[in-house]
Amino acid sequence: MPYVAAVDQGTTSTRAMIFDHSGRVVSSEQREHEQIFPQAGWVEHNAGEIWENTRRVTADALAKADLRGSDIVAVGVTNQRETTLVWDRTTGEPVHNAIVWQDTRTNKIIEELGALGGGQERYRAKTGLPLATYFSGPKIKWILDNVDGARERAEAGELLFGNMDTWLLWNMTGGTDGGVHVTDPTNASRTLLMDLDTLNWDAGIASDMGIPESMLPEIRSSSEEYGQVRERGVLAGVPIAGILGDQQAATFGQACLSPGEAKNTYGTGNFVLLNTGTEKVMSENGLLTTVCYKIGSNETVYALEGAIAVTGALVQWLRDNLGMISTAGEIEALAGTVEDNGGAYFVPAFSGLFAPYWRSDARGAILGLTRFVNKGHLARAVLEATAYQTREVIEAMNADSGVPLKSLKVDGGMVVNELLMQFQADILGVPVIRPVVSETTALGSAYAAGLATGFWKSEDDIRNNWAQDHEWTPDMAESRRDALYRQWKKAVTKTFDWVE
Ligand SMILES: Nc1ncnc2c1ncn2[C@@H]1O[C@H](COP(=O)(O)OP(=O)(O)O)[C@@H](O)[C@H]1O
Ligand SMILES: O=P(O)(O)OC[C@H](O)CO
Repeated sequence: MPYVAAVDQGTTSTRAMIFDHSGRVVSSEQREHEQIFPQAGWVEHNAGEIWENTRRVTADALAKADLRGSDIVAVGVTNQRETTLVWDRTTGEPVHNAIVWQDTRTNKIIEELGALGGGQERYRAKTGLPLATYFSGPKIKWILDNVDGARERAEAGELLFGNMDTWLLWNMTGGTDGGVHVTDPTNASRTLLMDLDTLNWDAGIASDMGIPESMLPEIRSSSEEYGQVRERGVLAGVPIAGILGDQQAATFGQACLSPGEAKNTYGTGNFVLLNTGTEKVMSENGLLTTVCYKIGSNETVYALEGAIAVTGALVQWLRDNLGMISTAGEIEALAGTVEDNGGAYFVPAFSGLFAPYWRSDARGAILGLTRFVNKGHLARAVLEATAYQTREVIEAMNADSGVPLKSLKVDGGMVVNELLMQFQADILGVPVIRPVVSETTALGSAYAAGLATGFWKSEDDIRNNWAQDHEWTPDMAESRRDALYRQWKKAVTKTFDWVE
């Protein structure tokens, strides 16, 4: 029986998954990679380690299901977006570690770009994004400005830029021996360098950032054959036929294929995406306008996105930096030892605040502490922070679209946490729905690859494969919901204006 494989290169780990025609997971393997924090506010990944992990999980996932490359008809790639790598096209060596989306080192570059003609408004209008440290373009500029000789080498055409999709595809298709240098519009729409209407690189912006266009990958669609796996590995000869940024992939995998449908993925951060169809809605409430997907030569589908930098990462912080829990899963039992947050609120503005605030001057804070507050309350405050931040971006989405969301489809690593899911439904006041396959990110990129190669015939196959696992319905008095949320909003304002 034929299958489709997906590589999901996430912020904390890399997964390989194999799906059958019904969208069921046949095999899955995962490896974490090192999170490198060279100084406060900086986050890096070793791109060589990520490529090595990709090869290993792919081989392991096949072996686990006793499959061979010849059983796989197509591969899809999905990735943490914005994370920026520059490498030498002749040696294949990165000139610097990958700079991760959460990294805030480009603060000064952002201010300088904002002071040029057009300022913030120019970027919003062209790219759908605010000028913020989150996105790739300024990270490329930082590398060219700070790595010895990088700018000269880039101008001589020796260096290539890519997000993790591009890096993996280049390596999978042969690397220095004919690797293809491509990306898709969902990833390109997160660079601050792509024109959202034409889906081409914007020459004026690239020039203002001092980025030679020869470094930039070709922008193809999200679903087409880009090349074949050339590596002498397990998937040699298999076409690579799907690329989607991970949040857009989850939207696709959740079958949010019609305007008005939305999903929320709970991983390192949270990302709510609302499909707005072929209409590009510009947010007036702090959301991003982004490409949702472009399937082959079909019209481009756009989305509104509420990107939240820190949700699951706060659970990791409690585990790794404070040692209060030894696994992420333990937080649920600890939070369950108390009835409520005991008055404590944790605003995890570790990378400033993303949507809907875009405040790079904010930093994290725990508020409302008294001698009453114990570990259980803090664990609860950590989980509640995810739910409050989600409500903030959904309120912004409701205001932008004019149509209140009636229910929320969820996925990602945190949605196994039942206490969080119930609290999310309570604080939103709408049902929260988890699908059977919660690995929707990998599934979405598998769908993109399988559609391009005829394994799946149409988007109806995707709709038909989606199935509900569990629904949480709101069970909290409105007065309590409002009181908790009001206090949260007050806590958020206390984190502003911290960085001098
Ligand atoms: N039971 C749990 N309760 C709360 N958070 C969890 C739980 N299990 C995992 N997490 C969090 O989920 C995140 C991992 O989710 P995942 O979707 O794999 O992330 P990513 O794609 O960003 O690498 C981690 O930040 C982890 O702290
Ligand atoms: O790897 P994730 O799931 O944390 O997703 C990261 C996002 O793509 C960042 O924009």
